[in-house]
Amino acid sequence: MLRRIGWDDAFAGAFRPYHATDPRVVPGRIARVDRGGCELLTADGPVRAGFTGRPATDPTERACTGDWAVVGPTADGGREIRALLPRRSAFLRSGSSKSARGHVLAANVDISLIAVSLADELVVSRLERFVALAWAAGTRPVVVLTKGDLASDVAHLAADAQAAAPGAGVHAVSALTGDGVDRLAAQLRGASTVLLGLSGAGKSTLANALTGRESQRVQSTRGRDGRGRHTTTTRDLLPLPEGGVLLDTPGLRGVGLWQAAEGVGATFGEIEQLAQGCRFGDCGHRAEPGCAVLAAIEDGSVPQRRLDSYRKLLRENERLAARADVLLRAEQLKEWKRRAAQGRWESDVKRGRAPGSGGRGSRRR
Ligand SMILES: Nc1nc2c(ncn2[C@@H]2O[C@H](COP(=O)(O)OP(=O)(O)OP(=O)(O)O)[C@@H](O)[C@H]2O)c(=O)[nH]1
Ligand SMILES: [Zn+2]
Repeated sequence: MLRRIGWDDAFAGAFRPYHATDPRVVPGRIARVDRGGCELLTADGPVRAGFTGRPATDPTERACTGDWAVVGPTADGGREIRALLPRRSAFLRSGSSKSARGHVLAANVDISLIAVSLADELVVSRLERFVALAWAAGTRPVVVLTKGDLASDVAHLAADAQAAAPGAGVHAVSALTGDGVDRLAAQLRGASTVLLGLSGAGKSTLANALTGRESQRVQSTRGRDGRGRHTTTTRDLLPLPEGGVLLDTPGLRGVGLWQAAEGVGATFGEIEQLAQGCRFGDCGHRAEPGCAVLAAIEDGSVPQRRLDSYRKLLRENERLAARADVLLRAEQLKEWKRRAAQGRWESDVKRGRAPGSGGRGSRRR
């Protein structure tokens, strides 16, 4: 059962020490996180478990859909999350104004399925962004061209998509007629897959075709409050009929390029390869003498458009990184102020001056 939802020897190895310490713990895969707890799939089916202790200050260390967790019993007959097993891959969202560090949107993903509608014009630069993001998250991109029934020259469009996504599989499907769905399903068998793509690209329709609607409704046992069984939808982690899971967390759909820097290299492999041959190590491929990239564009072996989107993606990443930097500094400053205040309070306590410490002076804080 666990293997069908992504469990393997490596996770089993990471889990062993926890089991050796307390044989009552079991592994579970997080299907959804909410306030105070989460739903997990375990060998015994879906369960609910609570978080104990304070949430990690670093949001990337907090539980998210796709995580493997160590689940143990509580004294009052409920269940609690004891630990998370180390992640294999993770999608991070760029920090909000509250926090500079990224929240994790999905963990332990093998394949990023990038949905592109054949009913709309192919925007190559956008596809490249998704591909870069997929690589950067530690996943393998697979492009799925949806709504095949609405396009006439599918082969041509598939070739364009393939050119924009070297190293990625490209599949055309129609959820309406069912064309290509089985072939795609075979590619995803046993893997943990996320669906990426613009709104309206056909992700939900495809998810239904791949999972069968039935699998979206599962029974969950309430452990903590003991209110018995209730029906819930594990919308975020959908088991596939032939093994493997589809992760479909809401935030993932509009995911940004937080961590795409590494992915740029993988997406634009041919440009980075050529750049090795440039005369200058820090060549910007603009007008430098001995630039191998410009030479390749001159002789037509690399389209100018590829270099343009490469530069654009790099610029965008720099902007994101700079913004993250500013936020991080602001957060560090806040933390430093908090500690300074704490230190002041503690020394006041020692001198018997802090409020509530029995001293006379009360200090405004
Ligand atoms: N003709 C045709 N229409 C499709 C196909 N797949 C999806 N559609 C239609 O495309 C529209 C958008 O599909 P969704 O599955 O909702 O798209 P989505 O990517 O999940 O969109 P969001 O939920 O906004 O992220 C719907 O009206 C679907 O009926 C297909 O294979 N063929
Ligand atoms: Zn160059």
